[in-house]
Amino acid sequence: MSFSLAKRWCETPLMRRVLQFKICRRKIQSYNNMTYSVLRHRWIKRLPVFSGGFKTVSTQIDKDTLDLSKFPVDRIRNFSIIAHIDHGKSTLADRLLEITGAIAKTAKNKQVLDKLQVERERGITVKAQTASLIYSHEGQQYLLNLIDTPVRDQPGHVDFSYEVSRSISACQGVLLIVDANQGIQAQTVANFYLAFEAQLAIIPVINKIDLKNADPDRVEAQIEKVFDIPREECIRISAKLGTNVEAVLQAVVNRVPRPVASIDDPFKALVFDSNFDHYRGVVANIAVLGGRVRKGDRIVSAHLGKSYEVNELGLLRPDEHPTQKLFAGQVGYMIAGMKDVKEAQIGDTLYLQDHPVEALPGFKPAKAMVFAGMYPMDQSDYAGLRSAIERLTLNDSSVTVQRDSSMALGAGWRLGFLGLLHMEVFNQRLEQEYNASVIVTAPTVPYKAVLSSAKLIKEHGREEITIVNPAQFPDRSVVSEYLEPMVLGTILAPDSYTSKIMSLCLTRRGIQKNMVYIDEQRVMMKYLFPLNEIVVDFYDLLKSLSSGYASFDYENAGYQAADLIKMNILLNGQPVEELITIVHRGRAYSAGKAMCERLKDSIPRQMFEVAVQAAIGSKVIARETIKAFRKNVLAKCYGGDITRKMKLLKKQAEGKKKMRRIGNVEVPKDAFINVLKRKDK
Ligand SMILES: Nc1nc2c(ncn2[C@@H]2O[C@H](COP(=O)(O)OP(=O)(O)OP(=O)(O)O)[C@@H](O)[C@H]2O)c(=O)[nH]1
Repeated sequence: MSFSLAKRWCETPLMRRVLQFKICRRKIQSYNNMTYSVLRHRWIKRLPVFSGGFKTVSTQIDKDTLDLSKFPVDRIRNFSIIAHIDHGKSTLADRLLEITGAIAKTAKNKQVLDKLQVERERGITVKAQTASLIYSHEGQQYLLNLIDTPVRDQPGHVDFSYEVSRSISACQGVLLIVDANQGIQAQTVANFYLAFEAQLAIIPVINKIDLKNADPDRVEAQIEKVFDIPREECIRISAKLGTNVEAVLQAVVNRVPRPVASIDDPFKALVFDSNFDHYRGVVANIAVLGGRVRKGDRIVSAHLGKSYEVNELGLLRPDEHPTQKLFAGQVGYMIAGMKDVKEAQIGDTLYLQDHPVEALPGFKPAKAMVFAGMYPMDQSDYAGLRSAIERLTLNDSSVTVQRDSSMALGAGWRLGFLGLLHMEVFNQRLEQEYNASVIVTAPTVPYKAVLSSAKLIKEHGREEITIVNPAQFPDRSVVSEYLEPMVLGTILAPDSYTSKIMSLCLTRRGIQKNMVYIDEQRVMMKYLFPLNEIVVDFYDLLKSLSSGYASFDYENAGYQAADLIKMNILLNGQPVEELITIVHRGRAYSAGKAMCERLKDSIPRQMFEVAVQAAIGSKVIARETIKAFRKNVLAKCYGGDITRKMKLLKKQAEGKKKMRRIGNVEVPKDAFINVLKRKDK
């Protein structure tokens, strides 16, 4: 075809539309990776002619969600998905988003709600995300707010449970996902009780029915037995294949109650998540429990009593979709010039400046349960690490930071976390997002001491003090009682492992509280443990002795009096502050022995003998010896007189004595890390 002919042909109205269509489609495909909001602003707005033809959701959103009067409170449902790790929470969320058109069906859209790199890598959800879905049911449109909850990957009810419980408190119902093959696991139980205590509608969903070994009948029986939910209420699905997922949406509409919120009440909102954006400040996720809020309104946070002007409001689908107002029953985000996430703490209440309301009950600032020292690998990186920690804590108000320093590791910080998983995730984010390399010391739990010395009570201004650094553990002589944090652990495992698990629990000072069979083969055990005994490696040991079949979770169970002692580690008689640990008297010997053994393996041999000792007060309870390098001073001495040999050996011994006396034991940094990282097994 000649150029002029082609040009003329292209100018026909039909062909122009065909060409435009092709260009649009290519552009849309190339933009598929972008977030919805970028897509919407940059491209979709320019497609008035073809937008109806594409199966994108953007135009639907404009029409539907902006017209908020379309969703009176009785057509709003707030729900959450809770599950044990890997039971398919994110996969189901993806399917729900697809079915309701919030995201397009592409392979790249896997786990849309998991935004952080660490979340995608670990396959866990750390920060709660939210998505408002529009679903048509029996000729009516419903606004379904899916409030994502952070999950407990490893046991650590305390880790993210506060966030889970606040996310849950913004909902009226939950989908409790159980794997059709694995059945109920420890985190299923823990999550169920969170929802149950919050009096939410619980919809049991049995996922992965497509698996060869799926046994949904058995799982239904377990659900009936453990949770007392009739088996008829279970919905069997395959989130991966999309089988029966529509039934889940219908159940949300039919079984989850509408939010108890009235547009006529004064504005009241619950902050259930918040994060820090370097350009816009704090972005708070809120559930509006009454009235309405507009852009430009002045709001007050009940916890701090500070007032702010609302700069931006919107829905999350799951990307931000700005709107002018948010109404009672809706869930969305708010930007109001807050500069620190501590100003929008999870669980706080917001209200209009001139219309104060009573704060929602149950707000408590998150409490750190695991403390560890954090030091830069190289002291020259101190400033860089400080700014990385500052930036990360801007986004995570539950991390506490205190400056600390150590002879061996230099200047650093003592950080408090909600749990070990929280600490690991924080550490991983430091490395991945800020390229920081850090030394993390052994985690310790917050002990308490009831002081008996009047002088100390006056100094501290109270009788009971919390100890987060073992080096500051007060002496027995000034204390009337030590207290340690306790947890109630739930273990689920096949019954063939019961005896092994029971003996492990016994070695960790566990006290059995309950034991029931959830079906013919699986046992559920409840144990009261000191947190310190399970915080580091209990779960790993449990997994390995049960060939990976046991699951474990725990929840806080307050403090209990304990016979605690401070154990010092001495290197050639010198106490090493970084290695001080607090142990139970009954476990002191084994802990001291294990620590000395590990130090022996980690400290290189020196020119003199090194005594590694564990001591309680002045009493040495364990000892290992690192043998000296022995230079053969007799090598050149063939035969000859014995007195000559003795003279040479004596001279060598004297030299070593001098070195030991004056020389300080050189402990390499990684030896500290190795010893500090792991507690005794
Ligand atoms: N065969 C099969 N596999 C599934 C199904 N649903 C999820 N999976 C797979 O199970 C694994 C875990 O699924 P996720 O959705 O990441 O699990 P999760 O519960 O969200 O995990 P967290 O993000 O830690 O909460 C993935 O490999 C999924 O592909 C299903 O219905 N059938």
